[in-house]
Amino acid sequence: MEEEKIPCKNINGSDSTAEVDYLSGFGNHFSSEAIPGALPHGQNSPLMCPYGLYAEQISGTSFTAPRKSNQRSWLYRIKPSVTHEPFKPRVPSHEKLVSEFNQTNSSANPTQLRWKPVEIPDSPTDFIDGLFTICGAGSSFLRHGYAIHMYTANKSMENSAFCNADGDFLVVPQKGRLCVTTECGKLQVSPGEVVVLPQGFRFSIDLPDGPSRGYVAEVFGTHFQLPDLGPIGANGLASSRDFLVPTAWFIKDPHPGYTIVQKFGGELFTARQDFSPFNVVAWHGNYVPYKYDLSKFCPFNTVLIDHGDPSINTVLTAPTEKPGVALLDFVIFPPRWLTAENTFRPPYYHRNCMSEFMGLIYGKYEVKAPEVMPLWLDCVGKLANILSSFIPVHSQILKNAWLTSLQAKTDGGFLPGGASLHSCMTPHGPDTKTFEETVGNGKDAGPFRIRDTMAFMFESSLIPRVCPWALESPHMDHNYYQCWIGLRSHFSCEIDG
Ligand SMILES: O=C(O)Cc1cc(O)ccc1O
Ligand SMILES: [Fe+2]
Repeated sequence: MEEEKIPCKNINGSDSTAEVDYLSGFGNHFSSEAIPGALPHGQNSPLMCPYGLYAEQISGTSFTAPRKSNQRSWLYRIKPSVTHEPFKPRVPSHEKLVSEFNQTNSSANPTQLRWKPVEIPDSPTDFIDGLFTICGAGSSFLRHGYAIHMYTANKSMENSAFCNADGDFLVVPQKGRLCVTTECGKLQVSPGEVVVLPQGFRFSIDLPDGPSRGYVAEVFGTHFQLPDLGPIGANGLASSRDFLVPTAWFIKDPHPGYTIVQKFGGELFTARQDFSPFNVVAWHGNYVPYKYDLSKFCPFNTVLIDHGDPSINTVLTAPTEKPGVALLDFVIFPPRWLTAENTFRPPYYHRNCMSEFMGLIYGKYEVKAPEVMPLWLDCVGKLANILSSFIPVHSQILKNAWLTSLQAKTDGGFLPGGASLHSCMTPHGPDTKTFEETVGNGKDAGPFRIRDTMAFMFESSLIPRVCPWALESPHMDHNYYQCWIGLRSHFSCEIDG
């Protein structure tokens, strides 16, 4: 197995760095020991575990799931997870998390929706407080569905771990690294990488870079897998060996007061315990957190004519029981060559029975030309910055409100940290500028390399309902439809009619 070493900030919040080791592979049966000999041999649950550890199983599929899809791991820990006080509803409650989408908490909306990037708050906000649901479908209780969330945070989680009983999180950081401590060990995840935190694993997120933002897809009742490659053959797209899994890492000492925050049915509950949940000395199994660097993706593309469907860029898929119909696909639009001849190269105009939520990690997305901030708005921003240093009282709030309202009047395009939603059968495609520039003088552009960009799509067969705070958000781009309004008819025909 390959190993990679990178520094990761200490979970206790100190500035010390520790080396992080990884195991590699997708869907492997891994094993890892922080102390040699801590894993029992020949059995999972001996009468006495090495070093007096407790054996604990975490099951990610029903016990009786077919062997090829069965997922479970055995954790050998200093104290078992059960050693905690009763769960209580968290105070304050979190009003913006949804796991069962219905008319009381979300609404149907067929309009093309787009959001500008949400600002990262100034007030102390950790990953849990900064998480909010945008849209989703189905129910975590019924084990079928998904939720799409975003987060904005500026502070590491302190003396607390998150545990999501509802589903698996696929976290896509857009700004700021995440140092994720899990029961299996640590993962450092930078923008451009993604991390999967499966249902039930306890984890805590440190923000070594401070202000952070990103996207989260949560799937209920299934797990992500690699897509089949079909006629592509045995190699290509995301390769198993590029998925990295943590190695065992533990905290030995008791803790004066640790809190487990459990997301259960979209509600948060807390339980106190006198030890860190990161007390797993050794583990083995195939139910594990993992990360993947999107720059390792090996894209395939058309080499003669026409624009292939974006499914060719699927990194991970969470399947439904219907063959080829995803609960949620994670698709990327990475740097790559475009070579097709006599072809309209950007994504075609289309309507899709699947629903498409898109985000942008960096760069610009190929069908949406970014609008340059007008000079006058840029000047107003600079002036506001100067003024705010003279008028301290509420100046920051005033400045933000002023700039937000000014920006809301401007179409900022599809920006890094922003998002769009094109639901089932809602038409969409390249904006007017992209169309005009592409068709231009009718000549082929020649081989062209798309550089410095990473957009992605969460695509689902289930139609999302949208949460009210997302619809009412000041970041909602009410002028989005305008990007297509300028598309004019180029129809020319000699026949009268
Ligand atoms: O709508 C989008 O931008 C995503 C998308 C990209 C593409 O290349 C083809 C179809 C599609 O839905
Ligand atoms: Fe699309």
